Formats: sequence, structure tokens, C-alpha cells
Amino acid sequence: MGSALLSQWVNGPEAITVVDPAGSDVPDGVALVTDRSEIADDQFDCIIAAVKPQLIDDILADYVSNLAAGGYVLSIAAGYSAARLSKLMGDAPVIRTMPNLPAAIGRGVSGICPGPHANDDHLAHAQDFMSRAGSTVTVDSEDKLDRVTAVAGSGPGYVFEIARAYAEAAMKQDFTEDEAREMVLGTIGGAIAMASEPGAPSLEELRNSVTSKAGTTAAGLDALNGDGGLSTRLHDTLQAAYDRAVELR
Ligand SMILES: NC(=O)C1=CN([C@@H]2O[C@H](COP(=O)(O)OP(=O)(O)OC[C@H]3O[C@@H](n4cnc5c(N)ncnc54)[C@H](O)[C@@H]3O)[C@@H](O)[C@H]2O)C=CC1
Ligand SMILES: O=C(O)[C@@H]1CCC=N1
Repeated sequence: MGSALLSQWVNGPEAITVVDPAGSDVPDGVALVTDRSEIADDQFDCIIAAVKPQLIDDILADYVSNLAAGGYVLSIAAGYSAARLSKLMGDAPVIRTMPNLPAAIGRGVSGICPGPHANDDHLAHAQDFMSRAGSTVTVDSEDKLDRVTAVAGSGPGYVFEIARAYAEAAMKQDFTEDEAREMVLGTIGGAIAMASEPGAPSLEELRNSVTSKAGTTAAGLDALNGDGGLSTRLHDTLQAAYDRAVELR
């Protein structure tokens, strides 16, 4: 996820250093170090926590001395609470965010939540920073951010899985993998673009506009969600993701 954001952040004014022992590829203009000792006590206005939440306790405390006076820690980690991170980082100001993967093409959706000691300047920077990767929503509680995680952070995973299953079903209608992918992604993309037009009707109205009485769509929709099974499944999906975020706090 860090690489996806970096691909947008690299176009901004900040000088960026990535520390990654795996030596992942970074865009031109970004400094990469593979060993924390290489940055010694260099000072940074913003330290970004972009490792797995389960690794934060072991990794982030080593960077307390690298945070410049007046700087803040920006976390993209799911669940891990701002209070816990602030304490780990010597009572540093923390802003938690929750981006999603289409940030890689500037089409992400990011939640932002100010945590302990964060001031208006930190929040304004975080909002500007995340908005370079797509749209943002600022929430006033971490519980809400964990719900953003369930809806949007993990969301591309649900969408890719739905598209994958949709394409698999198309292949069972005797289309090749390429044909199925093109039709399914074209259909999803076209429908989403239409629903996203300014002044577009509600999703329910749009669905109804495809559905002729006793026609093919009605037959398909009846199989898809006639018993409410899809609605229940999606509710359970979001709840399970939220519950996992709570466990990671
Ligand atoms: N994958 C996604 O769609 C999203 C992920 N996130 C959050 O982003 C964070 C990273 O997740 P992913 O990008 O999926 O995982 P990832 O495994 O792809 O990336 C983690 C990176 O951390 C690096 N790393 C490991 N040990 C390190 C160390 N000691 N110092 C510095 N870097 C180290 C790894 O080499 C790797 O490049 C997690 O906290 C996750 O909750 C948030 C939103 C969406
Ligand atoms: O699966 C995860 O835990 C991360 C957070 C949101 C998306 N990926």
C-alpha cells in the first residue's frame, strides 16, 4: 500500500525517504535505505507507519529520535490505535489514515482521523497528502476509521473477488477468459461510471432501469438477491472486516 501512495506522493514537494529492508522499488526522486542505521538521527517532519500492524511494536519505536520537533506520525495501518502508536513514539502527534489500493492510480478513497497531540497543521498536511491519491473523508473517531477500513480500505478486495467470480460465471457461459474479463470489467466499469455521473439517479432506480418486467434481468436478480442472501453476505463481509480491525487495535 505504501508503494501505491508513494507513486502519487512523489509528484509533491516533499523530500521522501523510504526505509525498507526488502529494498522495494521506489520512484525516481525518492531515497531508499535498506537499513535503519543509514538515516542515523536524520530529522523528518512526518514519519509514515506503512508496515503490517502486527510489526509496528517491533519497528516504529526505533524511529522516535527521527521525528523533527513539530512533526507527526502518519499511520496507514489497519486497526492499530493512534493512542498506542503515540505512546510507542514518545507521545508523538499521530494521525491515522486508511487508504485503499486504487490510490496507485490516484483513485483511492482514504479515511483520516486525527489522534493524540495532532494539531490543525498536522491534520491539514495529512488531508493534503492523502488527497493527492484520491478522495478523502475525515472522521472524528477511530471507531469510525475502523468502519472506513471495513467499507473502503478492504473494499477493493471485495470488488476484485466479485469481479473474479462474475468472470468465472461468464466463462461457464462458454466465453474465453479474455472475453469474460473484458465483458465483466467493461460492464462493471460502464455501470459504475454511469452511476457516478453528476445528478445520476439512485442505485435502486438505476437497477430498476435495467430490469424489464418478467425479463432477463429480473430473472438474474431474483437468483442473485431475491432471498436477500447477497445483502446478508455483504453485511457479514463488512462486519467481519470491522471486527478484525477492532482486534488489531
Ligand atoms: N494492502 C492494502 O490494500 C492496504 C493496506 N493498508 C495497511 O498498509 C500496511 C502495509 O500493508 P501492505 O502494503 O498490504 O503490506 P506489504 O507486505 O505489501 O508491505 C509492507 C512493507 O513493509 C516492509 N517492511 C517489513 N519490515 C520492515 C521494516 N523493519 N522496516 C521497514 N519496512 C519494513 C516490507 O518489505 C513491505 O514492503 C498495513 O498496516 C495495512 O494495514 C492500509 C490500507 C490498504
Ligand atoms: O487486509 C488488510 O488488513 C489491509 C487493510 C485494509 C486493506 N488491506
